[in-house]
Order: sequence, then structure tokens, then C-alpha cells
Amino acid sequence: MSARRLGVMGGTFDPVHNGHLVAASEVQHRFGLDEVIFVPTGQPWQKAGRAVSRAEDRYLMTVIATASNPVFSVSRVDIDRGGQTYTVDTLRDLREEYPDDELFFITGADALEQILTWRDVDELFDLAHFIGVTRPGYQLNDHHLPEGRVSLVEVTAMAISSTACRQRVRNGEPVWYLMPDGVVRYISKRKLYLPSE
Ligand SMILES: Nc1ncnc2c1ncn2[C@@H]1O[C@H](COP(=O)(O)OP(=O)(O)OP(=O)(O)O)[C@@H](O)[C@H]1O
Ligand SMILES: O=C(O)c1ccc[n+]([C@@H]2O[C@H](COP(=O)([O-])O)[C@@H](O)[C@H]2O)c1
Repeated sequence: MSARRLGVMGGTFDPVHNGHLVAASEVQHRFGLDEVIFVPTGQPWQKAGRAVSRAEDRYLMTVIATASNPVFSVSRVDIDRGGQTYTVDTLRDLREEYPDDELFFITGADALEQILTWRDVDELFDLAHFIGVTRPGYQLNDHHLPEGRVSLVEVTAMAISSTACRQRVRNGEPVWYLMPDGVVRYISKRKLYLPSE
């Protein structure tokens, strides 16, 4: 079998929303990717200042959100490794699982801006090609990054963040149409993001 082109969409996904899904779908089409693997983090070390929802809830919401798309899948590598998540470990594990395939790591403009602060950043660019996507409110550029290792892509602007979604649920405001219906129902069923009593 010839090498497949695998997209890797890493995120905290607390919760997953349509901004993530549109970015992944458009990159999949643009780069002719065979599959996009969503990888919910274990503990995201750069979000240490706030409580992140249980990994199993974030994982299940990601499964629900991606289930209807035949080229989307979800990996547990970061959750099952446990502890803090570093993308270098994610990519090393996926390299081992898919030794013959080409990896494309997808990040929004905000994450790409911070990438030089990530662990073992030099190794990162050998493990995967990086694809930075536009995100409302952030500048997308690769001036600080190694030449030829990063592609920049404009995607449909979705002014949605997980922070805003959590805030809306806390305030009793609707989140319908900001994320797939099944994720809205899961949040309600599990009573996520409500003010603590
Ligand atoms: N609306 C969006 N458009 C494009 N990319 C996005 C969008 N939202 C998130 N991303 C990208 O998806 C990846 C995972 O994002 P993450 O799970 O942290 O969501 P978030 O909305 O940024 O969360 P939070 O508000 O909690 O920081 C990151 O690379 C991020 O840049
Ligand atoms: O490897 C790192 O040091 C690192 C630091 C911050 C973020 N990341 C990864 O970037 C992706 C988006 O992270 P976040 O925190 O914006 O949800 C996710 O896959 C994280 O594991 C990775």
C-alpha cells in the first residue's frame, strides 16, 4: 500500500466546536488527506491555569462530533499516555503506529504563534509537516518558523472558541449550531460547564 497522508488535529476540545470541524474538513480537502485524526489532549500543560474537563468527556464529545464524517477519526494516544501532553510525544507515537504514512499536524493561528515554546520544537518539524489555519482575531504567519516545514491556509472564518462556548453554557445561553447537536446534548446530559454549587 502506498503512503497515506494523515492529518493530525490536536486539541483540548473542551468542548469540540464547529471551528475545529470546519478547519479540519477544509484542510483535508485542500491537502488531499486520506484521514484526519483528532487527538484530544491528556493534561494540556499550557492551560494549567484553569480546570480542564475530564479527558473521557472531551474524548466522547470528539467522537460524537466526528462520527458522521468517514475521513475523521479520534485517537486516544495522548489520553492513554497520561500526564501532560506534548505534541512531540503525540507525533512520536503516531509515527510508530503509522510508520509508512506522512503526517500533517494542523494548528490554528493562535497555537502556531506559540509553537516555539513547545517541548522539543526542533524535532517537531522532522516528525510532521505543519499546517497553520486562519482563525478570527489572530495573525497567521510563519516568519519565525523553519522554511518549507509549514504551510499556511485560509479557512472559512468561524469566530468560535471553546472558552466562549463554556461561558455561554454557564450563563444559560444556547450553544446550538456552534457545535454538532450531539455535543450540545452530551454537555446538557453530563451537566458540563455549569456554575459550581
Ligand atoms: N475557530 C477556530 N478556527 C480555527 N482554528 C481553531 C478554532 N478554534 C480552535 N482552533 C484550533 O484548534 C486547535 C484546538 O483548539 P482548542 O481545543 O484549544 O480550542 P479553543 O477554542 O482554542 O479552546 P479555548 O477557548 O479553551 O482555548 C488549536 O490548534 C486551535 O488553534
Ligand atoms: O508540545 C507542546 O509543548 C504543546 C504546547 C501547547 C499546545 N500543544 C498542542 O497544541 C494543540 C492545541 O492545544 P490547545 O492547548 O490550544 O488546545 C494540542 O494538540 C496540544 O497538545 C503542544
